[in-house]
Amino acid sequence: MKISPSILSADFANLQQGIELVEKNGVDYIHVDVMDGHFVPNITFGPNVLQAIRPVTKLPLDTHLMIENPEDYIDAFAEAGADIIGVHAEATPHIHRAIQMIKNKNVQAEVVINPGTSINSIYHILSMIDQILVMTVNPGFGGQSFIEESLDKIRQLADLRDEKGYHYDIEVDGGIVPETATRCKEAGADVFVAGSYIFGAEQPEKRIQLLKEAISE
Ligand SMILES: O=C(CO)[C@@H](O)[C@H](O)COP(=O)(O)O
Repeated sequence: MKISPSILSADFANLQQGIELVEKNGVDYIHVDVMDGHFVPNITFGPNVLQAIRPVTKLPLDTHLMIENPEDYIDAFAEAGADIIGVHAEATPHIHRAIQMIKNKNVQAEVVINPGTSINSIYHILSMIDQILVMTVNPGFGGQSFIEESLDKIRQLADLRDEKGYHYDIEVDGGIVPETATRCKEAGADVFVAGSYIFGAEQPEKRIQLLKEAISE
């Protein structure tokens, strides 16, 4: 079980401080939400920001591209230091090629699906991927409520993994707090992204501890 705090909810003027705090408290990844103002109605970080935070942490940078034409930026994010790159199935007609491009850069390949997207659309790439991100809110903003219907998709993906012997981790993102994390874990999730729950708190270290307890029970 892994925790991946989303720096979307960190203090952008003190990103280094936020990252060091969560690293010190035993999280597993740093989740970087890249938004382009087209695929989602919000704009955040480009490869330059990723490159700037790369030396600040030893943790893998779990990079979630919420951008149109992700193929145009995969190399830039890989060269900036991303360890995992996630591309949305909805963002490109060539998701198979995008996954190949990520793997060719020796970066872990992730496919991401929105709450309204069925797993049928990614069925034929499941054998290739290292991680699948099941969005449990509509992407674009932190602080939204968990969408219950996502649990079915997590169960289906966990069953398929067992049945076919696939190796992917199942990551969940959006509205993750101890209670939703426990239910996602029971459904088969392995990696838990949390933004506002961790960085929106006065004592993020306590929140990390509570999340850890919720997913280890
Ligand atoms: O990708 C996204 C939003 O598009 C997420 O990573 C959010 O940052 C999660 O925020 P919380 O729901 O945990 O506040």
